[in-house]
Amino acid sequence: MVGTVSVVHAQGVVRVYGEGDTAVRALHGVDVEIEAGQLTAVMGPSGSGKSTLMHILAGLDRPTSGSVMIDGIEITTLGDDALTKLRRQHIGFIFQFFNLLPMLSARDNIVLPLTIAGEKPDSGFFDDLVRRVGLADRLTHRPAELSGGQQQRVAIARALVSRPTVVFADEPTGNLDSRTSGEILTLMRSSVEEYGQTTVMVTHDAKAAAMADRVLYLADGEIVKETGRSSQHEILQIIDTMDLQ
Ligand SMILES: Nc1ncnc2c1ncn2[C@@H]1O[C@H](COP(=O)(O)OP(=O)(O)OP(=O)(O)O)[C@@H](O)[C@H]1O
Repeated sequence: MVGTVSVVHAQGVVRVYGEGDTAVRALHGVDVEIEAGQLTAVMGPSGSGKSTLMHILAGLDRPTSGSVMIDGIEITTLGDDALTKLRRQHIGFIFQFFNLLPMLSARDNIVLPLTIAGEKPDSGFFDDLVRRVGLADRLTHRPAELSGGQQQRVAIARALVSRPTVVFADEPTGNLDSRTSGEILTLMRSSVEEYGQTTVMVTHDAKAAAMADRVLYLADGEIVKETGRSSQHEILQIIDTMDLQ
């Protein structure tokens, strides 16, 4: 497509779990490109391979065969140390259950990816980020002293603080009530608009997918449909028509 740059490029991705009679073929040869500056949603029924695909695109798991390039680097052949370094430099993660460190303050959780890399946050960017995510007056609190929505805001700030090539979010609103989910989705959308943050979000929720620029539909380990920006109603219709419940 003219005018777009792909930052993640996967080709022929196959993932088989186990061996012999009990082997499960979770991905059947997926080709996908993730475009810079876009929010891409991945939808599909339970067991369709969404988490497997996300983990492989993010370098958390290796495909049985196929190629994955992040920012022009083939990651499937990297050794463990090089892969860890690449994840640190290029990838941010947001999980359903926040995955914050309980003993650290919100501030220390947010800057953790930089601390591990031996770097310091750019103070202008850090201040802007915590203001945008609405945590400026919560930075000394530990996760247990924060609401679920606030904890996910900390996790979003942690994912964004290193300005990664791509943020992967696995069901980021799956553990939140609908009002808080709406706030978190708005925040993720604004990180795409304002920081140009390339983001891939796995979700079951058509409302979440309606925030995306592009929606990929997975079924039985294959991408079976792709749409551009779509309303919640349009997404629900596709899920219904294609029997992707
Ligand atoms: N570690 C594993 N060992 C064996 N099979 C696995 C493993 N992880 C996933 N699978 C299988 O691979 C398939 C895809 O699973 P995956 O978790 O990627 O689906 P999903 O679309 O993310 O599902 P959900 O929406 O329920 O999280 C499923 O059949 C699942 O049972």
